[in-house]
Amino acid sequence: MTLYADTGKTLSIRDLLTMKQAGEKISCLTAYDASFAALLDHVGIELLLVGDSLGMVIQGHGSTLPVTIQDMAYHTRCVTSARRRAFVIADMPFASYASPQQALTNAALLMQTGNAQMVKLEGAKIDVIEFLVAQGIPVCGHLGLLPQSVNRIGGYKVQGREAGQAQQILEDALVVEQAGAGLLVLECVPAMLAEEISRNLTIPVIGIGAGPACDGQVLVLYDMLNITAGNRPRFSKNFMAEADSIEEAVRRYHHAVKTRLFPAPEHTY
Ligand SMILES: Nc1nc(=O)c2c([nH]1)NC[C@@H]1CN(c3ccc(C(=O)N[C@@H](CCC(=O)O)C(=O)O)cc3)CN21
Ligand SMILES: CC(C)C(=O)C(=O)O
Ligand SMILES: [Mg+2]
Repeated sequence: MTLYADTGKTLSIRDLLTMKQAGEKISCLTAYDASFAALLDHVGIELLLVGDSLGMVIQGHGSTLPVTIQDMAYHTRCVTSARRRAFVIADMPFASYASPQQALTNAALLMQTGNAQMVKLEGAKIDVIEFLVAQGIPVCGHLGLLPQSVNRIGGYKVQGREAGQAQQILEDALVVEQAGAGLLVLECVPAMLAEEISRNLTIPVIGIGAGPACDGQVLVLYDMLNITAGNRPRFSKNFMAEADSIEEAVRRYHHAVKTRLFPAPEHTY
């Protein structure tokens, strides 16, 4: 019997930084409930992201915008109740971090009700990141394709193909790190840009559709289990294709990330 159930075995941000420095790839998947969280944790996935993609794959919306802070706190609680070792990050949903004070109120919900270890927010919101970090809240940045800005962008498209935009994303990555972020997710950018950013940052960079040079990889769980049929982005892979069970598919993903077999050129921009 341990008095403090949370202490001791859970990975920390320090452990993830050590993995980057050692050149060991970090594997991450989204998780939204206790059963999958337990399975992913058991297989050895280091990072569980309670993504606002749940608005699409759990709630059936066409975007992540309808997801509320209550939804995020609820699913984060479900995930943290079951994990033992994995580090848990929760997405700040759309319009929940417009000011530093609003961000603090909402991040506190994800940490106190959801028991998240870190919160993730989209864009180079430097004042918000600095404020949260100053309050003791670990922050994960998210650059490249920002799904919460889909209405401004006009679709889910690769970002940073043009030199000027690539330079902007690199500069944003540097200031996000400078503001105190402990991790960075890079979504849907050319592999060469992601490589340059991963090389120039001290903090681990987790890629999705960002090529093989990132320090880690993340996919939407339901895409790699092939239960988002027809809607799976090109950068994702169906790991059920050669597996006889969900656990085997997750094991194949974890192994493929660790051995740099995933992402392959066909998953890369
Ligand atoms: N199921 C699911 N998987 C995801 O990866 C995901 C979500 N939902 N919801 C939130 C965002 C939206 N994402 C998406 C969705 C579609 C594409 C997509 O279809 N991209 C095109 C590229 C188009 C281009 O070349 O510019 C592709 O063919 O992959 C990319 C990212 C990633 N995230
Ligand atoms: C795709 C990842 C990076 C995400 O933000 C989500 O699942 O919401
Ligand atoms: Mg998200």
